[in-house]
Amino acid sequence: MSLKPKSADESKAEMTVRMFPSDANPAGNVFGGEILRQIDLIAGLVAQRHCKRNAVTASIDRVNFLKPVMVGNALILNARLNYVSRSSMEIEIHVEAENLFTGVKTLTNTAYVTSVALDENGRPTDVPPLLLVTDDEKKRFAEGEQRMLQRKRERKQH
Ligand SMILES: CC(=O)SCCNC(=O)CCNC(=O)[C@H](O)C(C)(C)COP(=O)(O)OP(=O)(O)OC[C@H]1O[C@@H](n2cnc3c(N)ncnc32)[C@H](O)[C@@H]1OP(=O)(O)O
Repeated sequence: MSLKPKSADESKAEMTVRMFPSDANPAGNVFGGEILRQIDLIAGLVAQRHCKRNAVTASIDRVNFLKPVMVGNALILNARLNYVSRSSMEIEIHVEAENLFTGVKTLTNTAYVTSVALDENGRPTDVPPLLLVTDDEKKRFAEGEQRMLQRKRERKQH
C-alpha cells in the first residue's frame, strides 16, 4: 500500500533550550558536542513525526560552527525536512543563540541530518513521500536530492 504524501510543515519543529555551565567547554563557551546533541535530538523528532516509526541517525554532515554560543544563552533550533527518498529523510537544522539580556539572536550553526526509518525488524522501510507545494519546497527537495547522491558517491569511496 502506498503511503500518503505529507508536507514538511506537518513535521517541522522548533526547540528552545537554555545553556548551563555544565554545557561549557574548558574555554567557557558552549561545547560543540552539546550543540551536536541538540541537533541530533531535533532531527530525530522531525524524522519520527514524518514517518511515525522508529528512525535512526545515519549521518550528520556539513555542520557549520559559525559563532560561539555562550553559557546563559538560549539555543533556538529550527528543523524541517528538505528531502525524502525510500527510507531516508534529510533534515536541515538552523541554530540561533539568543542573548537573554539583549534579545539579540545570532545564527550559530547549520547542519544536515539524514535519518532512516526502520521497520519492526530494524530494517530500513518506506517513508511517506514529501508533498511539495511552494517553489522553496521544490528547490529544497532538488538540492537535497543532489546532496543525497553526493553522500552515496562518497560512501562508495570508503
Ligand atoms: C537518533 C539516534 O541517536 S540513532 C543512534 C545512532 N544511529 C545509529 O545507530 C544508526 C546505525 N546505522 C544503521 O543502523 C544502518 O547503517 C542504517 C539503518 C542507517 C542503514 O542501514 P543499511 O543496511 O546500510 O541500509 P541501506 O544500505 O539499505 O540504506 C538504507 C537507506 O539509508 C541511507 N543511508 C545508509 N547509510 C547512510 C549514511 N551513512 N548517510 C546517509 N544515508 C545513508 C541509504 O541511502 C538508503 O536510503 P534510501 O532507502 O532512502 O534510498
